[in-house]
Amino acid sequence: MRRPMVAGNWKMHGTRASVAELTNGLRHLALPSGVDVAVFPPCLYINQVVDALKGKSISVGAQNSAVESMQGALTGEIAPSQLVDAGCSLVLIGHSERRQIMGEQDKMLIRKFAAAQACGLIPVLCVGETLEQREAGKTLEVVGRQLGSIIEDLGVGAFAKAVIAYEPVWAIGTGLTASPQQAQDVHAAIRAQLAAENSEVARGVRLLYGGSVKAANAAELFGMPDIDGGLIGGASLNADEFGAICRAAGN
Ligand SMILES: O=C[C@H](O)COP(=O)(O)O
Repeated sequence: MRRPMVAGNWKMHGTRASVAELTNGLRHLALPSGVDVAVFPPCLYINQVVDALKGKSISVGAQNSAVESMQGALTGEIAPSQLVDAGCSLVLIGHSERRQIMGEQDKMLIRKFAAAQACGLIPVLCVGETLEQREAGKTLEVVGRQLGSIIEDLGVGAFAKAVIAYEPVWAIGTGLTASPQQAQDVHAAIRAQLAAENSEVARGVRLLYGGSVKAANAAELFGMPDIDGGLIGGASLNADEFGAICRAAGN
Protein backbone atom coordinates (compact mmCIF):
# COMPACT_ATOMS: atom_id res chain seq x y z
CA MET A 1 0.00 0.00 0.00
CA ARG A 2 1.53 3.34 -1.04
CA ARG A 3 1.31 6.21 1.39
CA PRO A 4 -0.33 9.22 -0.28
CA MET A 5 1.58 12.46 -0.59
CA VAL A 6 0.40 16.02 -1.11
CA ALA A 7 3.03 18.62 -1.91
CA GLY A 8 2.59 22.36 -2.30
CA ASN A 9 4.82 24.08 -4.83
CA TRP A 10 4.78 27.76 -3.96
CA LYS A 11 6.72 28.61 -7.14
CA MET A 12 8.06 32.21 -7.18
CA HIS A 13 5.46 33.49 -4.72
CA GLY A 14 5.86 35.06 -1.32
CA THR A 15 7.40 37.70 0.86
CA ARG A 16 8.68 37.29 4.41
CA ALA A 17 5.31 38.53 5.62
CA SER A 18 3.13 36.33 3.41
CA VAL A 19 5.31 33.29 4.14
CA ALA A 20 4.85 33.93 7.88
CA GLU A 21 1.10 34.12 7.38
CA LEU A 22 0.99 30.95 5.26
CA THR A 23 3.13 28.89 7.63
CA ASN A 24 1.03 30.08 10.53
CA GLY A 25 -2.03 28.80 8.67
CA LEU A 26 -0.29 25.48 7.97
CA ARG A 27 0.64 25.08 11.63
CA HIS A 28 -3.01 25.18 12.60
CA LEU A 29 -4.27 22.69 10.02
CA ALA A 30 -5.76 19.37 11.01
CA LEU A 31 -3.77 17.12 8.70
CA PRO A 32 -4.57 13.44 8.12
CA SER A 33 -2.01 11.17 9.77
CA GLY A 34 -1.83 8.78 6.80
CA VAL A 35 -0.64 11.37 4.29
CA ASP A 36 2.88 12.75 3.73
CA VAL A 37 2.61 16.51 3.40
CA ALA A 38 5.36 18.72 1.99
CA VAL A 39 5.84 22.30 0.88
CA PHE A 40 8.34 23.73 -1.61
CA PRO A 41 8.91 27.42 -0.87
CA PRO A 42 11.20 29.69 -2.87
CA CYS A 43 14.79 28.99 -1.76
CA LEU A 44 15.10 32.34 -0.07
CA TYR A 45 12.42 31.39 2.45
CA ILE A 46 13.41 27.78 3.17
CA ASN A 47 15.06 28.66 6.49
CA GLN A 48 12.05 30.68 7.55
CA VAL A 49 9.66 27.84 6.64
CA VAL A 50 11.76 25.14 8.31
CA ASP A 51 11.82 27.20 11.52
CA ALA A 52 8.12 28.03 11.38
CA LEU A 53 7.08 24.40 10.82
CA LYS A 54 9.33 22.89 13.51
CA GLY A 55 7.47 20.15 15.35
CA LYS A 56 4.89 19.79 12.56
CA SER A 57 4.83 16.77 10.29
CA ILE A 58 5.24 18.83 7.13
CA SER A 59 8.40 18.25 5.12
CA VAL A 60 10.16 21.07 3.33
CA GLY A 61 11.65 20.78 -0.14
CA ALA A 62 13.34 22.97 -2.72
CA GLN A 63 12.06 23.78 -6.20
CA ASN A 64 15.43 23.23 -7.85
CA SER A 65 19.01 22.25 -7.02
CA ALA A 66 22.44 22.20 -8.62
CA VAL A 67 23.98 19.56 -10.86
CA GLU A 68 26.74 19.02 -8.29
CA SER A 69 26.05 17.61 -4.83
CA MET A 70 28.51 19.61 -2.82
CA GLN A 71 29.15 23.31 -2.41
CA GLY A 72 31.66 24.87 -4.80
CA ALA A 73 32.18 27.43 -7.54
CA LEU A 74 28.76 27.50 -9.20
CA THR A 75 27.42 31.02 -9.07
CA GLY A 76 23.72 31.38 -8.45
CA GLU A 77 23.10 27.70 -7.72
CA ILE A 78 22.24 25.89 -4.48
CA ALA A 79 23.88 22.53 -3.78
CA PRO A 80 21.75 19.61 -2.62
CA SER A 81 24.07 19.32 0.41
CA GLN A 82 23.19 22.93 1.31
CA LEU A 83 19.50 22.11 1.02
CA VAL A 84 19.97 19.19 3.41
CA ASP A 85 21.86 21.51 5.76
CA ALA A 86 18.90 23.91 5.65
CA GLY A 87 16.45 21.17 6.60
CA CYS A 88 15.10 20.06 3.22
CA SER A 89 14.30 16.44 2.50
CA LEU A 90 12.93 16.73 -1.04
CA VAL A 91 13.63 18.58 -4.27
CA LEU A 92 11.65 19.10 -7.47
CA ILE A 93 13.56 18.04 -10.57
CA GLY A 94 12.49 19.12 -14.04
CA HIS A 95 9.34 21.08 -13.30
CA SER A 96 7.86 22.07 -16.66
CA GLU A 97 8.49 25.76 -15.95
CA ARG A 98 12.19 24.98 -15.62
CA ARG A 99 12.18 22.76 -18.69
CA GLN A 100 10.34 25.34 -20.77
CA ILE A 101 11.46 28.72 -19.45
CA MET A 102 14.95 27.88 -18.20
CA GLY A 103 15.68 25.39 -20.99
CA GLU A 104 16.52 22.48 -18.68
CA GLN A 105 16.93 19.30 -20.65
CA ASP A 106 17.01 15.62 -19.82
CA LYS A 107 20.84 15.44 -19.68
CA MET A 108 21.03 18.18 -17.07
CA LEU A 109 18.11 16.74 -15.14
CA ILE A 110 19.83 13.36 -14.86
CA ARG A 111 22.74 15.12 -13.14
CA LYS A 112 20.45 17.08 -10.84
CA PHE A 113 18.52 13.93 -9.94
CA ALA A 114 21.70 11.99 -9.15
CA ALA A 115 23.29 14.87 -7.22
CA ALA A 116 20.16 15.21 -5.08
CA GLN A 117 20.01 11.50 -4.30
CA ALA A 118 23.71 11.42 -3.48
CA CYS A 119 22.91 13.80 -0.61
CA GLY A 120 19.90 11.85 0.59
CA LEU A 121 17.30 14.20 -0.86
CA ILE A 122 14.21 12.61 -2.41
CA PRO A 123 13.89 13.87 -5.98
CA VAL A 124 10.38 14.55 -7.26
CA LEU A 125 10.79 14.12 -11.01
CA CYS A 126 8.22 16.17 -12.93
CA VAL A 127 7.10 14.97 -16.34
CA GLY A 128 4.34 16.04 -18.67
CA GLU A 129 3.35 16.97 -22.19
CA THR A 130 2.33 20.26 -23.79
CA LEU A 131 -1.08 20.76 -25.34
CA GLU A 132 0.45 20.51 -28.80
CA GLN A 133 2.07 17.20 -27.93
CA ARG A 134 -1.20 15.85 -26.48
CA GLU A 135 -3.13 16.90 -29.54
CA ALA A 136 -0.56 15.19 -31.74
CA GLY A 137 -1.12 11.97 -29.77
CA LYS A 138 2.40 12.11 -28.33
CA THR A 139 1.64 12.22 -24.59
CA LEU A 140 2.95 8.78 -23.71
CA GLU A 141 5.96 9.14 -26.00
CA VAL A 142 6.98 12.45 -24.39
CA VAL A 143 6.42 11.33 -20.81
CA GLY A 144 8.07 7.99 -21.57
CA ARG A 145 11.16 9.76 -22.89
CA GLN A 146 11.41 12.12 -19.89
CA LEU A 147 11.20 9.17 -17.50
CA GLY A 148 13.27 6.88 -19.69
CA SER A 149 16.26 9.22 -19.71
CA ILE A 150 16.63 8.82 -15.94
CA ILE A 151 16.04 5.06 -16.05
CA GLU A 152 18.63 4.61 -18.79
CA ASP A 153 21.30 6.60 -17.04
CA LEU A 154 20.72 5.89 -13.36
CA GLY A 155 18.84 2.60 -13.51
CA VAL A 156 15.26 1.92 -12.44
CA GLY A 157 16.50 1.41 -8.86
CA ALA A 158 16.85 5.20 -8.63
CA PHE A 159 13.06 5.31 -8.28
CA ALA A 160 13.10 3.24 -5.10
CA LYS A 161 13.84 6.56 -3.37
CA ALA A 162 12.08 9.08 -5.59
CA VAL A 163 8.65 10.40 -6.40
CA ILE A 164 7.24 11.16 -9.85
CA ALA A 165 4.81 13.98 -10.59
CA TYR A 166 2.82 13.88 -13.81
CA GLU A 167 1.88 17.43 -14.71
CA PRO A 168 0.36 18.04 -18.13
CA VAL A 169 1.70 21.47 -19.10
CA TRP A 170 -1.70 22.52 -20.45
CA ALA A 171 -3.27 21.96 -17.03
CA ILE A 172 -0.77 23.98 -15.01
CA GLY A 173 -2.18 27.23 -13.69
CA THR A 174 -4.83 27.26 -16.40
CA GLY A 175 -7.84 26.01 -14.46
CA LEU A 176 -7.97 23.09 -16.93
CA THR A 177 -7.53 19.83 -15.06
CA ALA A 178 -6.86 16.50 -16.71
CA SER A 179 -9.87 14.32 -16.13
CA PRO A 180 -9.28 11.60 -13.55
CA GLN A 181 -9.26 9.04 -16.38
CA GLN A 182 -6.81 11.06 -18.52
CA ALA A 183 -4.47 11.35 -15.55
CA GLN A 184 -4.90 7.70 -14.58
CA ASP A 185 -4.04 6.57 -18.11
CA VAL A 186 -0.70 8.39 -18.01
CA HIS A 187 0.03 7.26 -14.45
CA ALA A 188 -0.66 3.65 -15.43
CA ALA A 189 1.71 4.01 -18.38
CA ILE A 190 4.42 5.44 -16.12
CA ARG A 191 4.03 2.55 -13.70
CA ALA A 192 4.07 0.05 -16.56
CA GLN A 193 7.30 1.57 -17.91
CA LEU A 194 8.91 1.13 -14.50
CA ALA A 195 7.42 -2.35 -14.09
CA ALA A 196 9.01 -3.48 -17.33
CA GLU A 197 12.35 -3.00 -15.53
CA ASN A 198 11.47 -3.80 -11.92
CA SER A 199 7.98 -4.61 -10.65
CA GLU A 200 8.80 -3.96 -7.00
CA VAL A 201 10.05 -0.45 -7.73
CA ALA A 202 6.98 0.18 -9.91
CA ARG A 203 4.60 -0.95 -7.17
CA GLY A 204 6.27 1.19 -4.52
CA VAL A 205 6.86 4.51 -6.29
CA ARG A 206 4.43 7.31 -5.61
CA LEU A 207 2.96 9.03 -8.65
CA LEU A 208 1.52 12.48 -7.99
CA TYR A 209 -0.77 14.37 -10.31
CA GLY A 210 -0.35 18.13 -10.75
CA GLY A 211 -2.28 20.70 -12.75
CA SER A 212 -5.07 22.88 -11.36
CA VAL A 213 -5.80 20.57 -8.43
CA LYS A 214 -8.19 22.17 -5.94
CA ALA A 215 -10.18 20.97 -2.96
CA ALA A 216 -13.15 20.56 -5.28
CA ASN A 217 -11.52 18.07 -7.69
CA ALA A 218 -8.84 16.45 -5.50
CA ALA A 219 -10.84 13.51 -4.13
CA GLU A 220 -11.88 12.32 -7.56
CA LEU A 221 -8.32 12.48 -8.89
CA PHE A 222 -6.80 10.85 -5.80
CA GLY A 223 -9.40 8.09 -6.00
CA MET A 224 -7.81 6.68 -9.16
CA PRO A 225 -5.73 3.54 -8.61
CA ASP A 226 -2.38 4.91 -9.81
CA ILE A 227 -2.70 8.46 -8.46
CA ASP A 228 -1.01 8.62 -5.08
CA GLY A 229 -1.56 12.29 -4.32
CA GLY A 230 -0.84 15.65 -5.85
CA LEU A 231 1.66 18.38 -6.57
CA ILE A 232 -0.30 21.53 -5.96
CA GLY A 233 0.59 24.99 -7.25
CA GLY A 234 -1.83 27.89 -6.86
CA ALA A 235 -4.11 26.18 -4.36
CA SER A 236 -1.20 25.51 -2.00
CA LEU A 237 -0.85 29.24 -1.32
CA ASN A 238 -4.02 29.13 0.73
CA ALA A 239 -3.54 27.07 3.90
CA ASP A 240 -7.20 26.11 4.27
CA GLU A 241 -7.54 25.02 0.65
CA PHE A 242 -4.28 23.10 0.89
CA GLY A 243 -5.45 21.43 4.09
CA ALA A 244 -8.67 20.34 2.38
CA ILE A 245 -6.63 18.82 -0.48
CA CYS A 246 -4.46 16.95 2.03
CA ARG A 247 -7.57 15.57 3.71
CA ALA A 248 -8.93 14.44 0.33
CA ALA A 249 -5.78 12.31 -0.02
CA GLY A 250 -6.39 10.75 3.37
CA ASN A 251 -9.86 9.42 2.60
O1 LIG B 1 3.91 22.26 -9.35
C1 LIG B 1 2.70 22.47 -9.44
C2 LIG B 1 2.04 22.52 -10.72
O2 LIG B 1 2.77 23.24 -11.65
C3 LIG B 1 0.58 22.79 -10.69
O3 LIG B 1 0.30 24.16 -10.59
P1 LIG B 1 -1.23 24.61 -10.45
O4 LIG B 1 -1.82 23.78 -9.34
O5 LIG B 1 -1.18 26.07 -10.12
O6 LIG B 1 -1.90 24.33 -11.75
